[in-house]
Amino acid sequence: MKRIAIGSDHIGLNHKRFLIEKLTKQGYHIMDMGTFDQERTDYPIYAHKVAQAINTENAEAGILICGTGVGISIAANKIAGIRCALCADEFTALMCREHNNANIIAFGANIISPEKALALATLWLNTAYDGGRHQKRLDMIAGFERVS
Ligand SMILES: O=C(CO)[C@H](O)[C@H](O)[C@H](O)COP(=O)(O)O
Repeated sequence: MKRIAIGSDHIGLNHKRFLIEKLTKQGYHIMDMGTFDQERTDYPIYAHKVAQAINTENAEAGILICGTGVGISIAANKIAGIRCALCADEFTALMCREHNNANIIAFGANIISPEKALALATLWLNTAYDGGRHQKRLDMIAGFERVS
């Protein structure tokens, strides 16, 4: 069973609840890192919590949602070891796993429906990293984590 950490801000809350319900029914173990109510909050908090769950190996994959998906993916990508891909279409969801080995997928709740987010997350979770020539590029990106 795959363990997934999921987090959102107040704008992404309904999408998060929908994804938790549906992915749990698909057999995934979901770790809900918040937010838990509609009160206005700050998306970097949840990017950090989900990234930590991955970096400590408590989770094998992560899902993040804010209004556009932009802020929360920017925040996640500041954290060493994280490759977060903001997706709104199937091709990107596929390729961000095959070529980029994204360990977090991000969505914009104001951009795509909960159903679309579920379809993209399911595709992404069921796609494998290709490795090969792509690993050199991921190693180059990881090298940037030591650059100021
Ligand atoms: O999209 C977002 C960041 O990229 C956030 O979800 C919010 O929508 C955005 O920051 C606006 O936040 P507000 O305090 O609810 O106006």
